[in-house]
Amino acid sequence: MAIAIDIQSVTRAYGPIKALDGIDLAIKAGEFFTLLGSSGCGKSTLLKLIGGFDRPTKGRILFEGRDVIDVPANKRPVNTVFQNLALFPHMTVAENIGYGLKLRGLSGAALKAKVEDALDLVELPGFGPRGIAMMSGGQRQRVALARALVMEPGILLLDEPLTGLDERLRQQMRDEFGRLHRRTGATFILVTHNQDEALSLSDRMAIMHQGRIEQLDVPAQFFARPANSFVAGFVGIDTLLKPERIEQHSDGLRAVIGGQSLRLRSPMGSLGDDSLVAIRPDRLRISESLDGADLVLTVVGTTFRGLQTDVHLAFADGQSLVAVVSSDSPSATLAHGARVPLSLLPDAAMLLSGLGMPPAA
Ligand SMILES: Nc1ncnc2c1ncn2[C@@H]1O[C@H](COP(=O)(O)OP(=O)(O)OP(=O)(O)O)[C@@H](O)[C@H]1O
Repeated sequence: MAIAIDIQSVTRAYGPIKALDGIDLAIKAGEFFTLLGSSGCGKSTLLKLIGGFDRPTKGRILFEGRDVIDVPANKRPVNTVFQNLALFPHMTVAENIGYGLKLRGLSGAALKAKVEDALDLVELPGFGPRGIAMMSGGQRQRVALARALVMEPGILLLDEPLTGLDERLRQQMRDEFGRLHRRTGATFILVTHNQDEALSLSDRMAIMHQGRIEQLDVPAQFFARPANSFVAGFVGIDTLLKPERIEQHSDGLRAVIGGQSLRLRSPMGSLGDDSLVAIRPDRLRISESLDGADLVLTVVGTTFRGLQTDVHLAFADGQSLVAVVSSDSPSATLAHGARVPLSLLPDAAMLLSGLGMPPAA
């Protein structure tokens, strides 16, 4: 796939604060790309630079090989759907959607046809004459989307477009983004702090932290090969244990935690003294007997979560992990203090460099 947007060594500083700190990123034409990160990580700043609403302090931004730093926002092949929508409240739905096309000189039947196509695309046929004030929150989101799509941009920027919607609408709109992406073939760049949104929609995504990209990958790789403890925590692998020591055995690395030894998947890159052992909850099994168990831990609590129950299990040193079991299994009602044998599926435990944990969402 051709590279649509090439971001080279981009830094954006506000005085001493580096909102972006040496970002290198190539976004492919036609892909659904997501910038994921918690508040203040720099994702909106990066989107603004791509849209042409701001300039980098250092570095270059190329669109299809052409430097666009001096190209103003309205001359870029980009449309943006902002979090705060910025619809004109005194105009009808159709006037809002047709506004940009009118500025381009379109009028009459041609304008009307384009607006109607856009309304069909976001599944609001016939809503053109309605006032914006008469539309629900989710319908307004779709109008904002239609207004951007009607311009047929090669690149669509979506800045937290689902914030403020209830769960049902979020899911509906999320499906809509996926469908529109397939139908339009445009490059979509989504900014979000919601990992479900990112995972379900993205061809590739970048997790950002303090102005840097911690990992850039296809979604599945963030679970299979998280780059560090920050990334692991961000995608929900939130059991991170501090090992007493790491030992090299003939069959690979092992970590010693609370006096027990765990087999580790070989780590990526170099690791320091701050390395942590991440445990994937989906790769733990509570086993039938103590014979042949990889670990024996003590139940310190259970949390009912509907179809599944979290069983909290502690090591002798007080560190704990979570095993997820079906709520109708006997393990879901294990008594506090029970000794539980666990088996670890391959790659259940991995050694990661310790960047700490992300703040709670
Ligand atoms: N105009 C500005 N002046 C000074 N600092 C700024 C400005 N804009 C952003 N920053 C700082 O740059 C950093 C990144 O901000 P940015 O808005 O890109 O974060 P974000 O990841 O989009 O966060 P959020 O999800 O809260 O919008 C923050 O520390 C922020 O305080």
